[in-house]
This record gives sequence, C-alpha cells and structure tokens, in this order.
Amino acid sequence: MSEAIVEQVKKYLTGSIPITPISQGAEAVVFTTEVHPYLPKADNQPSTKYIIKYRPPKQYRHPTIDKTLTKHRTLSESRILSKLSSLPGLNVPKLIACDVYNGCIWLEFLGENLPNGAGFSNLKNFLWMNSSDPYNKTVESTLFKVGEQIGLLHWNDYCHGDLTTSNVVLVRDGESWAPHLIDFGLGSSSTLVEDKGVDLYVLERAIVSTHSSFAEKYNKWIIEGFSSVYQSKGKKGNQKLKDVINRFQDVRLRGRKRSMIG
Ligand SMILES: Nc1ncnc2c1ncn2[C@@H]1O[C@H](COP(=O)(O)OP(=O)(O)OP(=O)(O)O)[C@@H](O)[C@H]1O
Repeated sequence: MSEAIVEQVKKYLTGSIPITPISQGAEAVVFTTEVHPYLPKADNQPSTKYIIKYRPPKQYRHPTIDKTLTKHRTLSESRILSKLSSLPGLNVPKLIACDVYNGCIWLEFLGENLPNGAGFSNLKNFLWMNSSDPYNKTVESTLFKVGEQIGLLHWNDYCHGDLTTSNVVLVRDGESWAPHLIDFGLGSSSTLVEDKGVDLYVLERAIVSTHSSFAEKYNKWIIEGFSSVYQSKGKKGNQKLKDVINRFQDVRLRGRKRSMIG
C-alpha cells in the first residue's frame, strides 16, 4: 500500500476521520472507517464500519484528463449504485456519500471475517473454506442465490463489467449467506446480450481458475439461480433467457478458440 496515497487521503479527510487501508487495486484504494461522513455517532451504539473508496490521481495522465476521468468514474459508480439499491431484491452496498471532484465515495461496509482464519467473506474465500465438503447444501444454496443476484441485475438491464468471485460479498443471514455484488466501477446500464454473456463468462472463468475440480457443478448452480429469475417472468422471460444463454455459450466458445490459438 502506497504510504503517499494514505497520507493524501488522511490530509483530505482532515485528520478527524481515522482510516484503515484494506486494499489497493488498479483503480482505487479502499479504506474502512468507523466515522460516518455527516451523521454524529449515536451514544451507546455499537460502532459501524464504512468503506471509503478513493481514486488517486494518476501521475502518468495529463492532470486535466485525469481530473475528468476520475470525476466521470466516481460519478458513474455512484449513480449506478444508487439506481441498483432501489431495485427490489438486489443486494448492493448503500451509497452514503460521494465527492466526485476528489474521487471519493463512502459506502456501507458489508461482510465479515469467515471462521477459522478463512479470510474475508467473499465468494472466493467461502468456496475455499468449503473445499473439504464442496457440494454441501450451504454451498449449493449460496451459489444459487449468487445466480439470482446476477439474474436480477441483468433482467433490469444492468451489467457488472468485472464479475469476479472477490466482487461477490457474502453477508450472514442467520444460518445462511446473502450474496451482495460490489465494485461497480465498470458497471453500466445495458440491454446488450453480449454484455450479459460476458459477465456470466467472466464469473465462470474466475470459478474455473480457482476451484477447478468443483467448477462444473458450481457454475451449474449459478446458472440455475440466474435462470430462475428470468423464468419467473413468463414467456418474455423465457425468450430473453434463451438469448442470454446462447450468447454466453458463444462468448465461451470464442474464449476457448482464443486460448487454443494463443
Ligand atoms: N462495500 C464493501 N464492503 C466490504 N468490503 C468492501 C466493500 N467495497 C470494497 N470492499 C473491499 O475492498 C476491495 C476492493 O474494492 P473494489 O473492488 O471496489 O475496488 P477496486 O479498486 O475496483 O478493486 P480491483 O481493482 O481489485 O477490482 C474488495 O475486494 C473488498 O474486499
């Protein structure tokens, strides 16, 4: 984690907001904090965690272009999150605040640490955690629900753009887990079956690459959950489902050809 970036963010937050860095990706640096950006902390309430996602300036870009791009991407991610939170049944982090000029958004913190040091509760770690009993009922129902979340997203004509197993966070719901989709930095509103097919393919590849022995069944459960959303919409849903699945298979075929040819 770049010390310079952490210092930049601390300066911007004026020192009154303690932050803990948790991730540095290609696009953004992510912190947690227990301070809400504008609400006072209620007395005797357990502390709540929030996410601060900061897009630092990129030195290799012209400063004016850099500012425009940062503003555009921060605004785009905030806008899509606020639209998605109003879709019934779809689980995404709540957008709390957004400062587009400084490339900063505040989000609800989701998830928790898995038992026995298995790491943060994203889908990737959850599948690793279950690898000694890979086809248990909790895994099956969780993957079905992951598929439902993607089905809801696509049915409403939104695409994720970077659907990896780290971008699915599991939130405990009694004995089971409720999948939430995070990181809409590349998200978009799209009616194109191509974009939807690519989302499904990216997730399938992510599962094949990290959980290859169980991937066939895992991907089948995800597609079952995905299909159930479309099938619940009647004749129109069934037709649209066929179109998306056909395109998904085309995208998969193109991917295979590309990896054979190199
Ligand atoms: N709302 C959230 N609740 C809990 N953890 C989160 C949340 N948002 C982000 N994170 C954590 O921070 C990490 C990085 O966040 P995010 O994927 O949004 O940033 P990014 O810079 O686009 O990352 P990358 O370049 O790796 O895709 C996530 O993998 C997750 O562990």
